[in-house]
Amino acid sequence: MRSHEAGALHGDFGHGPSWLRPPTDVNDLLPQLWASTVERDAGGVVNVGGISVVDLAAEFGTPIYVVDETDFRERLAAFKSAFFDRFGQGSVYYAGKAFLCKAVARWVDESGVNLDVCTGGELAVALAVGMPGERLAFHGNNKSEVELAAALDAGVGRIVLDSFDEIGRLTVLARQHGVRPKVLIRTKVGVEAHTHEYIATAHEDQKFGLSLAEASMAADQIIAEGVLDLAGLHSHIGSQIFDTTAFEVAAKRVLGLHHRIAATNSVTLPELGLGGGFGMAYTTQDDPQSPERLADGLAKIVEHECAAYGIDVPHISVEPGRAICGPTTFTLYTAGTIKPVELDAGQLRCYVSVDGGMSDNMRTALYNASYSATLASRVSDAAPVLARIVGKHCESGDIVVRDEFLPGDVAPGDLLAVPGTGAYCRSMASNYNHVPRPAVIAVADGAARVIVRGETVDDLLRLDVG
Ligand SMILES: Cc1ncc(COP(=O)(O)O)c(C=O)c1O
Ligand SMILES: N[C@@H](CCCC[NH3+])C(=O)O
Repeated sequence: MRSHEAGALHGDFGHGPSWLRPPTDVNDLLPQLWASTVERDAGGVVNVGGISVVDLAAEFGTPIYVVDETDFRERLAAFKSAFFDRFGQGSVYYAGKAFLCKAVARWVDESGVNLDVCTGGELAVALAVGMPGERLAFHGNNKSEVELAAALDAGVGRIVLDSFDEIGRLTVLARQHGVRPKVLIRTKVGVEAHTHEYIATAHEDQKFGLSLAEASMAADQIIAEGVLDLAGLHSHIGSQIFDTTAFEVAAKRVLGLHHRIAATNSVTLPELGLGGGFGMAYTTQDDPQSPERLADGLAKIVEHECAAYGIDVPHISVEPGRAICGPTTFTLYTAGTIKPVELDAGQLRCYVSVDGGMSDNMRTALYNASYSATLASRVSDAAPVLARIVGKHCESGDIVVRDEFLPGDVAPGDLLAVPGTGAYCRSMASNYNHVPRPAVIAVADGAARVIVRGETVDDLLRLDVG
């Protein structure tokens, strides 16, 4: 076993997945993995929105989530223009589950994009910034009566029904409130999207939505009762999807039902929700489509299917989460313990421990997700070593970045940045091991501000009422 000698790692750090090649320049920031204002300054320090990560770490500490506000607003605008052009006003709902706080809700509101919420908590964030209820869609497989009543009080524009139980609950509440809310029925179209099992949502054996046969009965029931205003069907097939064929099959199936409902009830449903799930780039292996290409692709699919059924194209809406917020953010960590570990073949893996971990990014442990990383506080011409970035939790699966090449002189105190952490990292963060959840810092035009305060151990102790 060779040791970590004199500040530089030596030995054979050659292992890694077959796609991961030692970079020609380990200091390069590949533009497809970073938010638009991220660059290295003349001194080699990573900057975002004109502020260096060294200054951010000095002011706010680490770990922190750093959001490039300019990039976030640009992505909202790009989805809006691509989809509003093809599908009309209001056709994009930002999926708040990916990351939502008041600042983000304001950016969404100001952009003109609508918002998809899936709990009373997310609904409360939207209402707290004055987002009009009409511009909200409310999802969820187990919305409580309290949540449904709050949605009715707020005049939520679309309630997406997920079960017969919920149809019953909402029907009673709508009568009590004297309102006729617009609803969509979430279908599971039996498509196996090429994604991780836990983030695929349209196969039969999972909790979301109604099968096409059930959705058909549900539609007949809602139309016959007339208490709820059935605006359309909805399908969401999963997350981190790159392959449009899955959307094609889903659209074909759900439009088949849309057509049948029109034929049997003489009611043409005006809308169709196609969900979100558009993939983003976590590593060089991911090649996401631009919003324009996505919008074009979906438009062609829907127009083709509608023509085949001889029906008008309904008003299409989509709910991108990850593709908007994911690339906007990196997590900034400080490196601590550095440990070369000998592997079976005599090769070495350099374990770099950081001051966060699976509590601020559980996606690697939960989905075997891949991330990349860079040494952010300086550049280095030391030979690259294959590194694994791990957290500080008492768990060997506490891995943030499974495989990445870092300069061989990576050392305690260095700042490391992990891009692509804007989606489902802060929103799924935990307090495992009583680790406080990090702050979220928004940076734009040379100014940085806290948009979600970081927790402290005192916050956690205050919850613990003994
Ligand atoms: C109904 C619904 N809409 C939208 C999304 C957003 O997905 P993504 O963040 O992958 O775009 C999800 C999450 O998978 C979802 O369940
Ligand atoms: N949380 C998941 C995706 C689920 C999205 C919501 N249905 C992720 O991190 O990828």
